[in-house]
Amino acid sequence: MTDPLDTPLSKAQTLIEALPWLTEYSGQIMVIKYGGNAMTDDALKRALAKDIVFLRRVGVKPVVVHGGGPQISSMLSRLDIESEFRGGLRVTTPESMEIVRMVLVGQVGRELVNLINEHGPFAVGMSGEDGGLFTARKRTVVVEDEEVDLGLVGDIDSVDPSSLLDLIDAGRIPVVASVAPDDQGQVYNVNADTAAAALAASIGARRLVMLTNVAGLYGNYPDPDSLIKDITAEEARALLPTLEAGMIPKIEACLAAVDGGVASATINDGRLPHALLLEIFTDEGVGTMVHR
Ligand SMILES: Nc1ncnc2c1ncn2[C@@H]1O[C@H](COP(=O)(O)OP(=O)(O)O)[C@@H](O)[C@H]1O
Ligand SMILES: CC(=O)N[C@@H](CCC(=O)OP(=O)(O)O)C(=O)O
Repeated sequence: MTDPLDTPLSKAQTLIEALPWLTEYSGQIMVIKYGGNAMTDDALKRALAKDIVFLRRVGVKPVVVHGGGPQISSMLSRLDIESEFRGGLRVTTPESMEIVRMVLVGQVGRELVNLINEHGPFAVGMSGEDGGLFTARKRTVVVEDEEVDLGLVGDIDSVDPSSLLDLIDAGRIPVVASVAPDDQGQVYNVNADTAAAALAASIGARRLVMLTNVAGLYGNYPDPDSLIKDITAEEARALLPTLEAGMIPKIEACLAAVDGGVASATINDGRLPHALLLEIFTDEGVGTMVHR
């Protein structure tokens, strides 16, 4: 039997549904945060690379900020170094900082650059160290009312996007790793959600899309019926104290982006092939949208 969604007419309808969004987003910067948990297999990574090149080809200006938490943990464990997280952030010693930088910049970033560049010479990898993109300052977290020292974990102190904007103006797709130096040259491990939000706000991005390994934000995690499709910044702020682990930096980042002028930040399931295109170019979207 023919799939009712696979007729020439339904294909045309899908394309036509994208028309208002193509018009709205043409010429706009979009920051796509690609979480390490969503990099589950090669086919998915290739599908995402295609989506990003699709955006670029229809006149959107994509910027990729990638994570790589599970990839860092796996390299640390190969080296017999344990991973410890507090408040969703990795406790980072000088020794593990070397591994964080090596894996994010030298492994995960390189792989994404190469996958995008199978479609043309678009992607250029950079870290917060390149062109003075980010400066960092030491960050602590409060866990159960106590301030916890996380070692070399940083927050973004300032963003100088000039080198990244030069790349965009030249038609390139920056692929950014979230390590950043302080003003003394000490390099810090910055959560990739945090870096993506700071960057999105500083370059006036229209949207921030966070690709992760859940369908979105659950009001009552992991109850599948509690998926939230749409939430205001105020409502999300109220939910923050009830959230756990990785969702804390993610919602904080959505709020930082929206407070910083980005019209909306979404959390999407990066395990769903082409989640990025479905989020951007369909009326319904597919994840959780945080907006003003
Ligand atoms: N309320 C919630 N809704 C959705 N996910 C949640 C929630 N609370 C905690 N989580 C966890 O947050 C994880 C996503 O964060 P994280 O693992 O840091 O992803 P990434 O590597 O993509 O940044 C989910 O896999 C889920 O286990
Ligand atoms: C401070 C801190 O936790 N940094 C993260 C940086 C990578 C990251 O954020 O990766 P995901 O997006 O895949 O989680 C880490 O070391 O795991």
